[in-house]
Amino acid sequence: TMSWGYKPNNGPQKWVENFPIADGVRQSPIDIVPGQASYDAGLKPLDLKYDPSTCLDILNNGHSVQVTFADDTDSSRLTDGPISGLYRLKQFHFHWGASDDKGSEHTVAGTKYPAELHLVHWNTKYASFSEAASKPDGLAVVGVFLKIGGENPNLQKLLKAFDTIKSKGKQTSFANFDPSTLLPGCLDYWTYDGSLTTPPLYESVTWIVCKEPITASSAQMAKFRTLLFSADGAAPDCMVNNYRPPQPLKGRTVRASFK
Ligand SMILES: CCOC(=O)CCc1ccc(S(N)(=O)=O)cc1
Ligand SMILES: [Zn+2]
Repeated sequence: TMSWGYKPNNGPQKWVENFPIADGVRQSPIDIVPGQASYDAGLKPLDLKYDPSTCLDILNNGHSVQVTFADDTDSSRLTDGPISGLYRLKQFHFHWGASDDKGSEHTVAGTKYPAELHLVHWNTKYASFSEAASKPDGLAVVGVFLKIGGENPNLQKLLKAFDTIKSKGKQTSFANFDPSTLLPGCLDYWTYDGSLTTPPLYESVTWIVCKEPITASSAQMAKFRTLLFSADGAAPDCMVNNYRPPQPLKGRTVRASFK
């Protein structure tokens, strides 16, 4: 049997067949409507501290490009913001389109960005990422939109590794990368209770979506599109449009950390 993907025969409209929570009450992504978000003065600023020496490798997992971190200590972590306690960074990855007019998972008043970065953190009240991944307060994912602009030199370090991980299952060592170089200058955010945006779609994510995008050049976006969903030797299948569309809000409130 074919595993899940982003094509008409295995994509987001079909996921509910094997993952019924796809029709759940707190699914992600969503369309964020700024005028309907509630400013919450009690929300703290995000406190993100990352240690570049925890960066391990970069991987094509057949769905996205992912950079994985050592999470056996608290040295790369998220605290404050909308969360309680301390969440460790496990990995970051991206979602993007076949063209610059689409690719993000969250949208802002219907606007799609060309890509979206997800920094995935797990709650250290649990013993591991895997244990946390299915708990209602298990994960916190920081989302950062990419918009087309000048070349982003920090993104360039990642893109240089893409030629060696073109196909599914390829990975290579990737050291001393500081993910905070991919954060926008302003860390104003929207937050809401949601889910993983890919199977298993667990409703375990406190979403923290930054209002300010970072930039990537159109050429840098084109580099993402040279990656393949397919494994070495299989018919080449371009890794593009690896995004789930917005899901029903189902009564949830989106809070804003800013006025
Ligand atoms: C333990 C099994 O669960 C996993 O491996 C989930 C991996 C996973 C992590 C993050 C996301 S996202 N796009 O919502 O940031 C999706 C899937
Ligand atoms: Zn993601």
